[in-house]
Amino acid sequence: MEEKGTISIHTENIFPIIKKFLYSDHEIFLRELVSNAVDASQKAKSLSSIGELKGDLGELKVTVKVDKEKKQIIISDNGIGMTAEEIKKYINQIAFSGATEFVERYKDSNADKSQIIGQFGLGFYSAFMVASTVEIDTLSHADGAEPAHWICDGSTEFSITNGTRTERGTDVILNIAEDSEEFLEEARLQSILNKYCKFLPILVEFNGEVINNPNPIWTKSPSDLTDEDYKNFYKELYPFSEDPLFWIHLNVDYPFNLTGILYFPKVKNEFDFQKNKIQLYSRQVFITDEVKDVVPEFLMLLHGVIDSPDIPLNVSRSFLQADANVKKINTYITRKVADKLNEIYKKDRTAYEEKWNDIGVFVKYGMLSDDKFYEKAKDFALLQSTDEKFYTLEEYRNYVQANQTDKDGNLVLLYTTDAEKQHAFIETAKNRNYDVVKLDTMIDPHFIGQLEQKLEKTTLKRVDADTIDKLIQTDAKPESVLSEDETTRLKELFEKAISNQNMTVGVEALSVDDQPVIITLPEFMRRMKDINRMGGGGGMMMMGNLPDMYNVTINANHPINHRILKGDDERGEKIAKQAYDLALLSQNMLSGAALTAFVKRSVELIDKE
Ligand SMILES: Nc1ncnc2c1ncn2[C@@H]1O[C@H](COP(=O)(O)OP(=O)(O)OP(=O)(O)O)[C@@H](O)[C@H]1O
Repeated sequence: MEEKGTISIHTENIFPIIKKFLYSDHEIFLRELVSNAVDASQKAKSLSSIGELKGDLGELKVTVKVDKEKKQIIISDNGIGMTAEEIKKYINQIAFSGATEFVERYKDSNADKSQIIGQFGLGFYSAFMVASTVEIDTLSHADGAEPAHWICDGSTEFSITNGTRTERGTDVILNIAEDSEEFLEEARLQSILNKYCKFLPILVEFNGEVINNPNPIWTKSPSDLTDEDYKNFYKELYPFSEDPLFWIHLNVDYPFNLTGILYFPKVKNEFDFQKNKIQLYSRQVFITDEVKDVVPEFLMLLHGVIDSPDIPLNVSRSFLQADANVKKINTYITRKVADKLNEIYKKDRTAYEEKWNDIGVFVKYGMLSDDKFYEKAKDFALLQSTDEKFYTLEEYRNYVQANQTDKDGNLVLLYTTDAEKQHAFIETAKNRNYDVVKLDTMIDPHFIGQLEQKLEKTTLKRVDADTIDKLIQTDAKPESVLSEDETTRLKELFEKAISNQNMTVGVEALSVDDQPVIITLPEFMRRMKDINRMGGGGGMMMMGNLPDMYNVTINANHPINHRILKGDDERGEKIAKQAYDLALLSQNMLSGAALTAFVKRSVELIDKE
């Protein structure tokens, strides 16, 4: 047996659901109704341009008024208006969009339809989220049209009567429900209008004042704009902020439609980053500032606006993620940003270097999160040496190649995370004619890992991760002047003096110019801890809880260590302790009782001289 049929929907049951759950945010009603009014005005403009709307078009304007006494909000326009027939068709039939029909009907004419906002035929009903009854007072532009009045209390029943309106256009009158009286506050309305309607293409007036800029610069051609225009617009979006570093004007119409301006903000410090600063618009109507799926994660730190009618708006997040247009938009934005950075780098290297401290984090973040971006950015990502010089990755490798290749043919890049604290180690490296780069931002531990993966036969080592001869192992190694017995005795003396199981003591033949005692935290150990601290690492979680295990290297060739061996054990141990404390001190690792004891011992030693 087979039976086919149509599932029936009881409007009485569905209607309250639409009203309640269509939009999570009740304030959206104003955006929807003002957008409808703007649509009606745009349609009037289009029809007038093809001669279908006779007479004077006048100044097109949407007015929002609030009447606290009557508990009403009134949205008025002088757009195309509606006949009673049209109200029945467009308003009474939910999900039948007059906007779609308009675009369909005039698709072959020259009338401009690109500006029509509506598409679902649902927006009007958002009025019932805040109003107990809604009225429409309207007069169509059509020749001989009669004014019409529609009223509905949110049930499925309505009534249409003759209206009183004498001028073309529509008033939508909301009789605000008791639980929504907050919307009768002028300040509240003002802020909603500011949020959603600030750049609508038709003038919007509230309390006698125009609240919008109908021609925001992202709708204009870049060739008509000056740097000042871009900066002023930035100020309009984010009052009180510093000038942006630079900007990118987005403009595509195939395979999707998108315009906008993205700004690189000036970032004072790493904690200053503010996400959710990009505003998403659809045909100049503000939609959201949560652009997470539209903009690649690493570009969320940018500021500005993106306007695209091709981003699905009234649908769920998961749909947004799967949307093909959204993916294309993502790729496009990434490419544009890479191209812009490359352009600035090529055009004015000095200016680019000056900006590096502000943009470096974006670039590194991008290289880490997007392989395509890495491929482009590897040519303009910079390394800054401790001498304040900038190099591209390629330039830097060439620069240090001859000096810093170890005996196995690996290139060792030395870096510091804190040029002040690691000063002694940097000096030692420089004495060997090695170079040290600064990698001191929060993203650098990850960036270092990436460079090692991507760059051939290259490792990066923090300058204080070991003694310099071990960091870059060459064949030329200083000989030890100590006998085996002397080496063992020296090691024992130091172990006794230090007596700390987190310190692994070893005697090494270093240069006479190196320090007598050097304390280092092995690269692997430190990296694991760094990554752990930043919340990554997964299975390496354990590492975070381990105490730091340091290596203490005793320089077999340093005269002080020879003096330690000469005297009796007690004196030797005392000098050993002193030398060890000095090494701790040079790394800011001496404090509390240990520091007090050191100072006391120093005074005694000087006294004896
Ligand atoms: N102020 C108005 N002037 C003239 N016609 C209007 C006005 N407001 C609504 N309409 C008509 O009613 C139709 C339905 O409006 P509604 O807001 O429900 O849907 P929409 O604007 O087509 O799409 P969306 O759901 O995306 O807003 C509109 O398409 C339009 O034809």
